[in-house]
Amino acid sequence: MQELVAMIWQDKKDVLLALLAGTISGLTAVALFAQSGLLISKAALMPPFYIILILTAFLKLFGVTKSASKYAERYISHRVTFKFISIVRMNFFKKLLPQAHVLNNYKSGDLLTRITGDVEQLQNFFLRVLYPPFIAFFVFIVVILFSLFFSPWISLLLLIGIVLTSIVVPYILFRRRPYSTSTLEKKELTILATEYFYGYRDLILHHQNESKAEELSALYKAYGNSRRKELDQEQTSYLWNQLIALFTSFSVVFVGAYLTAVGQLDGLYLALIVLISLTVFESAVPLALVPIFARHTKNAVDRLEEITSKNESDGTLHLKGVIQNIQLHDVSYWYPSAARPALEQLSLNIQAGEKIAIIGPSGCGKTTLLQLLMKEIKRTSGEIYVNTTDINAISSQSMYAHMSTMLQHNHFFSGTIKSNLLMANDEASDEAIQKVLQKAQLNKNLEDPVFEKGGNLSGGEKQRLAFARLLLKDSDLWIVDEPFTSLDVQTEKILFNTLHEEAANKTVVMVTHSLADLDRFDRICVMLRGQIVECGSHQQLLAKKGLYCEMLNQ
Ligand SMILES: Nc1ncnc2c1ncn2[C@@H]1O[C@H](COP(=O)(O)OP(=O)(O)OP(=O)(O)O)[C@@H](O)[C@H]1O
Repeated sequence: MQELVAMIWQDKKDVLLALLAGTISGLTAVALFAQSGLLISKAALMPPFYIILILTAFLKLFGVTKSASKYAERYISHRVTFKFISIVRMNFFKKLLPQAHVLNNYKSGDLLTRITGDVEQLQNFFLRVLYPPFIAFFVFIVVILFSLFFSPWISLLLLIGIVLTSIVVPYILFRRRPYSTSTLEKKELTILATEYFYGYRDLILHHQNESKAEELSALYKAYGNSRRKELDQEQTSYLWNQLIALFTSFSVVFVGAYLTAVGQLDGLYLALIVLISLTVFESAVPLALVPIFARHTKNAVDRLEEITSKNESDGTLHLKGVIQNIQLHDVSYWYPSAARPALEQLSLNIQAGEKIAIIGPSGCGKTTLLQLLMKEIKRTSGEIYVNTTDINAISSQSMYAHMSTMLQHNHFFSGTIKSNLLMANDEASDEAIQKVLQKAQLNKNLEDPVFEKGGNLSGGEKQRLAFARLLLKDSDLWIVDEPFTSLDVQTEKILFNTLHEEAANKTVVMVTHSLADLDRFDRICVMLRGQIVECGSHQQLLAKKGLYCEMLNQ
């Protein structure tokens, strides 16, 4: 919450202006009605015409000031809110991006609710949590001091009414009625709805769509009920506020009339005082919802912090020159909440220009090893050096600038073939792009459309587009994870050839399940249960007659 206040305070000029405009608007609303009361009372006494004229002029003045200050208040306070929400978004995404891999641990529906709904929820923080109490406080102080001129009893009555409407009602209601669980239900609903739509085809194929739809509809009903309860609570709070305001005004009339009767108050001011008490509580109305919005804000902040608190600080050093070597010593990695390590005391030395193949049974930790090299995850223990510098001290951006990657699942954005390739090198000419498309055996035009996630491309086309992207980036370190698994044998062979030709001067670390042509690699590392159990050239491993031979013979 303190962080949010600091973000709002970055725009302090507008914040102070909004508070000033809000206070003027609240006070002139009270003054407008008070002046009307005075005018009515004075007019009944038939004063000279110029008195009526002056009072009417003041009435006009208050009316115009009220409208102008109200407009200014709305305009400036919304401007503060929009700036604030853009700062919140920027900060949130800044914290989120360096740990994009952590997002895999969240369900996509939940993530969507947090990124959109929770961030949006924070827009109420200034308008409905911070701002109304300040305005109400200033208006109440002035009105109570002003009413002291007429009678301390009237001031006391107003003070009691204000304390009841602004503190007792909202906070007693807030404490007595626990909040319903609509936020949690909304989260569950979004998760289930997203999964339902993503997995609709599989649900139909497995005859599960009806039961899932029923589950969805039950959750929807529960969410609707909770929201209804929350709205009821808001309305009850409003109602109590209005009742107390009316009761206070009624008491003011009663006490005012009594004081007038006993000669302690000039009857001329009775209407003025009653109208003041009727209007001053307008500033108390938004206070009824302050605890509710404060609670929503806190929930949203907690949920956003849950993601961003996992953020680990990135290194700051920049890699100079090419990557000469990468050394891993006794590196272990545990995924959060995993029962066993994905990598266990693994050591490997990668020299510039080497071509290394990583093979091993599914789940033995090959992809995890690549993720460590890409700085997508941080080792749990052990040491990793890049050119003698600890990888943790090097900035991720600097590491990415030195590597071209082709992973098992590559993302493509909605756009064109060209726009998806320019991501790798935004200065590439059309000729260069056409060349890499040819090398990748992808028969597509530059302006051919690509749907989100490459929805209009076959599995093999996606792999070839990813390969073209790798070739276009052309960095010194290539990290490749099972590159051509979706292609026919013929094309796979051609593309492996191209890869070896193009990577002649590069360092290549490739995970592969294909055991053909492994003799083209300088070294083959065989992994088993998170460890490298054999590592050497094809000939060396054949001579060893170990696991590698077993795998080849299977
Ligand atoms: N996000 C994750 N959270 C928890 N455990 C994970 C996560 N990702 C992978 N694992 C586990 O870590 C181990 C190593 O996974 P990894 O993906 O590195 O294996 P792999 O050798 O690349 O497998 P494959 O050949 O099937 O792609 C596996 O047991 C896997 O279940």
